Amino acid sequence: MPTIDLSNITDFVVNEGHGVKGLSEIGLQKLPKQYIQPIEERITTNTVILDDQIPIIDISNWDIHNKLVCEKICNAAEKWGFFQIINHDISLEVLESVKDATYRFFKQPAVEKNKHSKENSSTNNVRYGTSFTPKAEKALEWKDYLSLFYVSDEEAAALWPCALRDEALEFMRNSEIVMKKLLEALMKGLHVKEIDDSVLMGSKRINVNYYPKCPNPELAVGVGRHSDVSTLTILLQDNIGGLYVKKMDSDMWVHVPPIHGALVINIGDALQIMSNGRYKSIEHRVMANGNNNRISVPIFVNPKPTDIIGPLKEVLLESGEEPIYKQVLYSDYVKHFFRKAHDGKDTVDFAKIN
Ligand SMILES: COc1cc(/C=C/C(=O)SCCNC(=O)CCNC(=O)[C@H](O)C(C)(C)COP(=O)(O)OP(=O)(O)OC[C@H]2O[C@@H](n3cnc4c(N)ncnc43)[C@H](O)[C@@H]2OP(=O)(O)O)ccc1O
Ligand SMILES: O=C(O)CCC(=O)C(=O)O
Ligand SMILES: [Fe+2]
Repeated sequence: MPTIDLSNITDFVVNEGHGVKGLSEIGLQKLPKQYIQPIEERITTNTVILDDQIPIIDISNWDIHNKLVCEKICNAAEKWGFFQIINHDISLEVLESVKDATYRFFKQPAVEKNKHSKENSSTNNVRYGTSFTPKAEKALEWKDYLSLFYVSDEEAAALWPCALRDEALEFMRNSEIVMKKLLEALMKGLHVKEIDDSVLMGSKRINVNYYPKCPNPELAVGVGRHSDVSTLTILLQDNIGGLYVKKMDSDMWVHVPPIHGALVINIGDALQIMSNGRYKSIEHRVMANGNNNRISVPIFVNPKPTDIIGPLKEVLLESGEEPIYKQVLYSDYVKHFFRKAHDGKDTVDFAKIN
């Protein structure tokens, strides 16, 4: 076990690449002050609704002509921005393998993982880090991550860490079919008949998140409240729990209970913008856990960085609405997201017509 100078926790966690996993494994009894969240950002039981939850949609044997399933998906996207899918055809073996590979990556020594930090990585497409954007945050988040931007199988073979490369690619390949079907249903709900797949899913990013056991979970957050900047996100979580979703038009949160074999789907800002606000990109956050380590694996399906996104013309024609969002270059939108801390301000306001 390394001995660390507690006066320089940020250096140990962020710069030396030990992450919060390294901190947790030292056996700290008390949460360092850098991780203490302001009261309004902590997750407390009095803001949690216990008798409600996001829809669970069975998509077994489903195709685009199955009106009922399409309606359930579109309704969930409008009312919750979040749902879980079960019986989706991605095998348990693929899901278990990517979880095992996530543990394998994070188990490596800090020097190995830190080869992929922003400072050391030879590419922007592979990034190991901790918290969200440590330089901009007032309080750090209790989470380490590896983020992999997909360009091609060849690039992944050359650049992605071998501890999890094959399993991450396999999970991405399998989820592609599910994503296509979900987007097809969502476009049908908007009366959009023809749309180039690449506008909706031209780029993909897979993250693996590690939330170690935390000494004072009530004072910390795993991930602060945010909405994703993707078109859609497909998230695999383990059996620990801790993901909370904001209930629409309220200040209350609902827990997303882990369901063995299920995947959590959420609408991201890009689809909220393209649907002119009909589908909702909802705030969510992750609670730190005092007893267990937790992992999750989101795949963010996005437009291409070079795409200009805005409300789709079919949506405006069909509804007769005025656009509430302007046309934005997707990479400008994403850079705005990554440069600010999770501060509770809607990222999507960046694209709003004033
Ligand atoms: C990490 O914890 C997270 C992550 C999330 C993620 C939620 C999502 O919805 S991710 C989906 C993101 N969309 C894409 O990946 C779309 C395509 N990609 C791009 O458009 C570009 O790759 C880019 C992200 C805009 C980066 O473009 P580039 O021109 O190379 O610009 P940079 O200068 O490298 O980056 C700008 C700025 O962002 C920071 N940053 C970039 N990538 C990441 C990353 N993967 N993780 C963290 N931060 C990143 C980068 O450091 C720059 O900041 P500076 O301060 O250094 O200027 C949700 C919740 C989480 O907790
Ligand atoms: O870990 C989770 O359950 C959610 C993570 C998340 O929201 C994200 O990475 O964008
Ligand atoms: Fe998220």
